[in-house]
Amino acid sequence: MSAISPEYLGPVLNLKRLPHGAGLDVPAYETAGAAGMDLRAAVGDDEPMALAPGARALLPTGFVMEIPPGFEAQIRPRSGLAFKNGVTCLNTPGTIDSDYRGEVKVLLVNLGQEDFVITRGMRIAQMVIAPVTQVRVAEVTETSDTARGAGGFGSTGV
Ligand SMILES: O=c1ccn([C@H]2C[C@H](O)[C@@H](COP(=O)(O)OP(=O)(O)OP(=O)(O)O)O2)c(=O)[nH]1
Ligand SMILES: [Mg+2]
Repeated sequence: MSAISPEYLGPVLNLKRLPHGAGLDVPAYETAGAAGMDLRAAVGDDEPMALAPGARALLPTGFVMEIPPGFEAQIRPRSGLAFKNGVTCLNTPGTIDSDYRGEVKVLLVNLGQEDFVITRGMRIAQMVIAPVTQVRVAEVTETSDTARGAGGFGSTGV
């Protein structure tokens, strides 16, 4: 259940439920200050998925969304699953473009030692909506000097 007040006037995320998402809770902020909304697995009721050690799987969430222009969604692991089971998002943070109209999917990988069983409605990842900036690319022949210059990868010491 969402902890955000119904009077909240921020951006709106339109969600369209797909048939196999029937009955699942919509993604929701679990606490008032949560950054991410938990995403649930829309696997079949009688078809839990066993993710073997080292295996990866693309999990359905059962919904399509309309991200407001100027925003993206980032699909991120849940720390608890990572810590307890070694299960994380392989492509973290997964990027959902604002013009994407396919089903939101979660790419999980099992880095643990045991099978991980995913059941319908299990909260498998979280989704953060974040502003993005698109830039205009201008090709140039010189870039400005800075104190750092080309130093990187530990150039400032430990
Ligand atoms: O965890 C994820 C990552 C991506 N997507 C969807 C939404 C996103 O808009 C689209 C494309 O993702 P991305 O750009 O990361 O993948 P790509 O390999 O570059 O595919 P494309 O050529 O379709 O952009 O796939 C998901 O559902 N879940
Ligand atoms: Mg892409």
